[in-house]
Amino acid sequence: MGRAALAGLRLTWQAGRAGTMTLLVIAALGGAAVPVAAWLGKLLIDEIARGRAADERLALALALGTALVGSCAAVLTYAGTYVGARVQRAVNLHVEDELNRSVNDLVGLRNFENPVFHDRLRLAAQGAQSAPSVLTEFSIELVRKTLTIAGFVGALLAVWPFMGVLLVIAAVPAFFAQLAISRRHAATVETMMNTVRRQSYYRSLITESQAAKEIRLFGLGDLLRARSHEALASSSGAELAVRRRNLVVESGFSLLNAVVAAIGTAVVVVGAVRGTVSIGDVSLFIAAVASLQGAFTSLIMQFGQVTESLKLFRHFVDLAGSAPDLVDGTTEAPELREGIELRDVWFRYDDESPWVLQGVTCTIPAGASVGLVGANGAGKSTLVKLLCRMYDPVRGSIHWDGTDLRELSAATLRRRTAAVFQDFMQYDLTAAENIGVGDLSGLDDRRRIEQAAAVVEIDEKIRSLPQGYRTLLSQSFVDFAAGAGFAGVNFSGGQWQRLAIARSLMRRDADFMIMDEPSSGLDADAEHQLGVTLRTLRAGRTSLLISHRLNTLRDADRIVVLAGGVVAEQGSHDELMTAAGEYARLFRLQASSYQDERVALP
Ligand SMILES: Nc1ncnc2c1ncn2[C@@H]1O[C@H](COP(=O)(O)OP(=O)(O)OP(=O)(O)O)[C@@H](O)[C@H]1O
Repeated sequence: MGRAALAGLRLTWQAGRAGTMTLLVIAALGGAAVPVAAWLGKLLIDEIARGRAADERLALALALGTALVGSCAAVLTYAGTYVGARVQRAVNLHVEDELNRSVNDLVGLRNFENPVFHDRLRLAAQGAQSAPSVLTEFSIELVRKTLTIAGFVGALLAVWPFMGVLLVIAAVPAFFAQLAISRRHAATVETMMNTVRRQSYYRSLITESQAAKEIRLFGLGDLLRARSHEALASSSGAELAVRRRNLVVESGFSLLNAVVAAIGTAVVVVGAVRGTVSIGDVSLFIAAVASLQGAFTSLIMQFGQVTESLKLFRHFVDLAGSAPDLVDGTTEAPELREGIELRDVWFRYDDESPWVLQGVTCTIPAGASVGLVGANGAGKSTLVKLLCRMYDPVRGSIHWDGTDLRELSAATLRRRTAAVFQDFMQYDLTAAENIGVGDLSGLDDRRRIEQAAAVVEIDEKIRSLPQGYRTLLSQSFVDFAAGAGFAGVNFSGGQWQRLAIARSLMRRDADFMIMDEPSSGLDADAEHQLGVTLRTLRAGRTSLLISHRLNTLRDADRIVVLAGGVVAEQGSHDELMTAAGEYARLFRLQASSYQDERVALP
């Protein structure tokens, strides 16, 4: 917890140095103001109690002083709240940025495909948002209450010193009980995070457009509503159980405080009746007991909050300082001259999962176009992830011009690669940005973007949009460029696919081009045209094309057939057809479904 506390304080300090200092000063002044006001009050009462012998001007000055100090304390409280909000804002900005940086720094995909990581990420965000402010508030409260306590201890010592012992005795068990409660609460938050995320998922399914069609068609609304309700009831039920225990424990300690305060009051009242204690001392004593009990309770509760937040904040500290999921190489990926070689590559997603690749050995020669064929689940997309170094092979290795991918810096390797993934992204960005993000150096280069769009024949469609290339492609956000209230425009599946291809074409000079099912959503004309375009683009360039439509791979220099986790066959289309193996069977099967006597043979 010490490491997390230090990290939290450092983070607050880095985010808002001036604000934190101001808060501490405000807290010190505010803390001192309370006992000063009480002492002035006591002097005032004692002066009034002197009756006719009282000094009228002194009493007036004391009354004014009490009021002034009291109002200063109130203003300081408001000022503290405002400065606190400023510090909190600075911390939030800093934390959000740090969290995003930590996630961006992950080289591979393993964490993103692991639910435990997503739980931790949410816990880290929660801890990082709350811990720095809770820690700051606690530090401030500590300053404020220490001054308050110091200011009132004198009053207790002067009137009935044993009261101090009673107050401390009552505070010790409250402290440990609060500590236990806080730890339990933090543990509940951790345990429930998966359920909380599930509930968010069900709610997003219900509210967002992506699933709206199926939910209506299949009548899933009530099912999802019930599941969302169940998840929420479960997580909030666990939270409530912790609160119930809190209630019992905190009520018990409030009672104990009341008994202690009653004993103290009884003692000083008896003293006042016997004339050994002045009326001013009685009022000061009662104020001191209330303030000290308030200070102890507040510090104990805040310490509990600190304990809880720090437990969650540990996830943030661990995440920010965690070892990378893949150790990045240091060698810059050179221009590809010889080719990419897979040497006995074995891969599975984790130790419990079955092997996806079981010794794949093949070569993608530089300048050659290679087609990859295989049944659903054969491991084609997995192979693409390994080639982009999103994962490392469990056994075996992949070589870029003879250098193991593990030795290459992933960023430079990826800069030399252009890819259209099977599950490509549809960004809620403008049409130009949807293409331009394919190469950040060309994000503002409209000419390059338009050229890429023209190759996949989406240029004209984009120009016809209300704001042309500046049109927002989204139905979730308002397109402010078009005017308030204008929703963005949505594209059809095939149009989105063309955009994804155009995005990859922003890297026309990349050494290695990967296309994973680039034409699956295209209409017949577009597919034909894309085939022609890809043939031109791939000519003389290193490329890997994955497709279930075998006719699009026909002219590849080499076709690799993946089956059972290994390369089952490889060769040119003619060689594979002559070999009459699996590829030939699949090709004939597909061709037969197109046979029609009205189609003229070439
Ligand atoms: N992130 C993952 N975690 C665990 N298993 C996975 C993951 N991604 C894929 N798999 C499994 O790996 C196997 C290969 O999947 P992959 O997506 O590579 O197949 P594919 O050949 O591209 O299939 P398709 O032709 O259907 O696109 C499948 O059995 C799949 O369930």
